Amino acid sequence: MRLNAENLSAHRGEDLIFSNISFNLTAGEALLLTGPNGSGKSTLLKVVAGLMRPASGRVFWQAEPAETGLPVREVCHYLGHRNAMKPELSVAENLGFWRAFLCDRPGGTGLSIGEAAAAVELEAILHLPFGYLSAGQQRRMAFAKLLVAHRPVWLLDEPTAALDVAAEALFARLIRDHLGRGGLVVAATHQPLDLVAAHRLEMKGFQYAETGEDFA
Ligand SMILES: Nc1ncnc2c1ncn2[C@@H]1O[C@H](COP(=O)(O)OP(=O)(O)OP(=O)(O)O)[C@@H](O)[C@H]1O
Repeated sequence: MRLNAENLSAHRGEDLIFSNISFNLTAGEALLLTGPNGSGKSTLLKVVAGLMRPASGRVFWQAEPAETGLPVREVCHYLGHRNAMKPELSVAENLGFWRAFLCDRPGGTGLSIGEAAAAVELEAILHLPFGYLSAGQQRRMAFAKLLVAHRPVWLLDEPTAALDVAAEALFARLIRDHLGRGGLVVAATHQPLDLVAAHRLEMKGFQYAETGEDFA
């Protein structure tokens, strides 16, 4: 399995946000996007997820023959700043929707709704409307969405925003578990996420971005 990005550049309105970004990730590898506010981390994740068209370059996925050539959006989970849950539906209904909507990709099996909620240590509040949950609880449940359907690629935008220290550690463990099963992760984050071996890409903002020393 391989996620390739070649010479990506992207505009927002008239502004060039970044150019010439390339990376290759294989099974079990993570790429951490760092950089100041507004430097283009979310934009890059949206381009990789297929939510925004790059101004140039391409992103593609290579895997088993049947999967090669699939757009990345078909093989990824995208966790954006927003949690993508309906506040008036219960947590169980929200997770049930995503489980039925996404379905598993070959190579793995999603958890049941109860198992996913237990994995983020919130199984006792599945019945509550999502809108009643605290900001940190909402973020944890949004993360549980990644567990109910198998996707080899996780694209995470500030996954630990609004989380307490214990939940940060929990997310880091779930991300490590995903990598340990051969998954791939691209995460924009201001926290180190405790991923020692992760590649790093430092976004610099307008006009350019450059790779860290440990990633070529
Ligand atoms: N719809 C838009 N139209 C014009 N400019 C935009 C739009 N959305 C974002 N931008 C600009 O694009 C730049 C990159 O934004 P982006 O959200 O990718 O940064 P980021 O590195 O993720 O920031 P943060 O750390 O604050 O989340 C910013 O200067 C932002 O103001």
